Amino acid sequence: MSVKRVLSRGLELGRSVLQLGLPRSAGRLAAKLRPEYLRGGQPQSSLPPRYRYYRVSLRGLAARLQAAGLGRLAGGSARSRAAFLAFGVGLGLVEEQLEGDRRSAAACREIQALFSKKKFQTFPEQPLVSGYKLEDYVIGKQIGKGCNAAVYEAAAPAPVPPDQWTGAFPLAVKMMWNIGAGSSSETILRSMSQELVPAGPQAMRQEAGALTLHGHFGRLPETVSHHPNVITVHRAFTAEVPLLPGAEEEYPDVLPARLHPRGVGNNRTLFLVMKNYPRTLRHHLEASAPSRRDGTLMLLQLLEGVDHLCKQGVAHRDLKSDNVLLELDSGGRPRLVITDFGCCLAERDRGLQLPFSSWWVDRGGNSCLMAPEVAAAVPGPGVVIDYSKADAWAVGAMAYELFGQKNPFYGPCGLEGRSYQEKQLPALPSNVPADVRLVVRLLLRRNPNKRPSARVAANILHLSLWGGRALARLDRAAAGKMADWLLCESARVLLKGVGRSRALVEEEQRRCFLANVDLEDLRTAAGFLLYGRAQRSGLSQ
Ligand SMILES: Nc1ncnc2c1ncn2[C@@H]1O[C@H](COP(=O)(O)OP(=O)(O)OP(=O)(O)O)[C@@H](O)[C@H]1O
Repeated sequence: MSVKRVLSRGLELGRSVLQLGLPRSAGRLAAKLRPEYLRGGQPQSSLPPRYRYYRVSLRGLAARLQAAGLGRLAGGSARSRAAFLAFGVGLGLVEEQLEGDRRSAAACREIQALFSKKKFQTFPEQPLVSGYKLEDYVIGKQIGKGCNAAVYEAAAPAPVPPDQWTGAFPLAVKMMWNIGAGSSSETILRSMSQELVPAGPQAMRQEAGALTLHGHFGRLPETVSHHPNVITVHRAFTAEVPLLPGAEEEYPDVLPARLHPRGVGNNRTLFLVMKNYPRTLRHHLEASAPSRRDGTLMLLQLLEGVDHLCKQGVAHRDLKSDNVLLELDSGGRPRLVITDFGCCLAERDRGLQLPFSSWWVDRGGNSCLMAPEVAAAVPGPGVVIDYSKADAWAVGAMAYELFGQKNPFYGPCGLEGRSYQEKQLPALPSNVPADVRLVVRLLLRRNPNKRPSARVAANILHLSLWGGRALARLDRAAAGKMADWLLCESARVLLKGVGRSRALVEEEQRRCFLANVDLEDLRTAAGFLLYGRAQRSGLSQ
């Protein structure tokens, strides 16, 4: 297929998307691109860079859709679209089902491939070029403290003496407290390797004479790829423990003896450098109750983050509002990142299965938010705990906090993950969207086999948030609309999000959805949504 034809299809697709409510900027884009295409030339150098990107992206999208047998979408009749694009969604398509399934699954794969290829923008915008030693940073005041570390604001300045630094502190340095891990880099890294799970590809440098990972450390720690809802550790290195502001007053016991007579800490420890976020989710929720839209978006982001971890074989096991950091996007919507991987399960060989042979085996951090299958497990020979849905359960419990309620699993009279009954769960307020209440109820199912995965739960929210009129009637007649909608979402996300220095939270989430779109998961999500809506309409009759 010629480039011209592909571009033509791309533009047609773009126009059909315009009819479905793309902003004026996309109209201007189409107008810019059209004459260019007609001239049949390469992108003009006068074309603004973001338009050039659009052109390329649309061409890529059109080519991929064509490859998936979806090229007729833009120009075809409604009937042929339905035949090509029947996504099924549990709608009882019979003779077309198998063929439709095959094509639909292929289409999902194509969309997924397209969106997972274009990586999310990573922080920092100006990548750190050095920063592998403590002296590269100016350390400011303490911004947080947990049971295992103190966290300080920091900057990686141009060569200015630290005491003359007057700039901002865009980074956060987490100094681990090292009590039993010895003072060699190798043992420190081995005993704190979970902290390295969110380390980016450049986080650790292999240098002669300095910290080596590929050499004596042996096994590389399991790391996860970048995701907008998971913290990225930009640098990780070991260094001698310094006397930082507040150390003597706040954590004297964990300092090395050379710094404090009471200290029992080791001389050297692990430092992690991250972006400095303005607050934790807990602080944010204490300051104000989020709107229902923000609450829903936050729930969605936690599920997207957890799904990403799950797919990479990691269970966080310590989810709580203190371990989620928050910033606002340029539109004022909260963006969340999951942080603090100190309790996570990240075993290359075993995935999310943990042999639970004795009470000595560590089941994770936050005992209040331990899923039933973890909390109620009894150790013994051959016993294995499956963590694949444990974090999703914890997100279900946190959802109460996102909507201004007390977490039902907290406090002396709170429910216990080990023993609660589903009917004991308090109802979320009626102003919480009904589909969200459904998701929370499903996430808190005791039986993990009946609980949706984080992916499916996120998909329910995506369908509910962005599905709009196309999904208002999830019946047979809507099958084509569903498919059209997925493709239009693809074009819409391509057109809308690009060109900004950083996408808005909603755009990021839509991109996450498309980067993970899978027929089976989508069907399951739609099934749950149908079930919930049918139940509600049954109740209201
Ligand atoms: N990147 C960051 N930006 C801003 N503040 C941060 C950052 N990382 C951590 N903090 C702050 O520091 C606190 C402690 O960090 P963290 O939870 O990672 O430490 P910890 O000792 O491992 O915690 P825990 O007690 O849960 O094991 C956080 O609750 C938060 O207030």
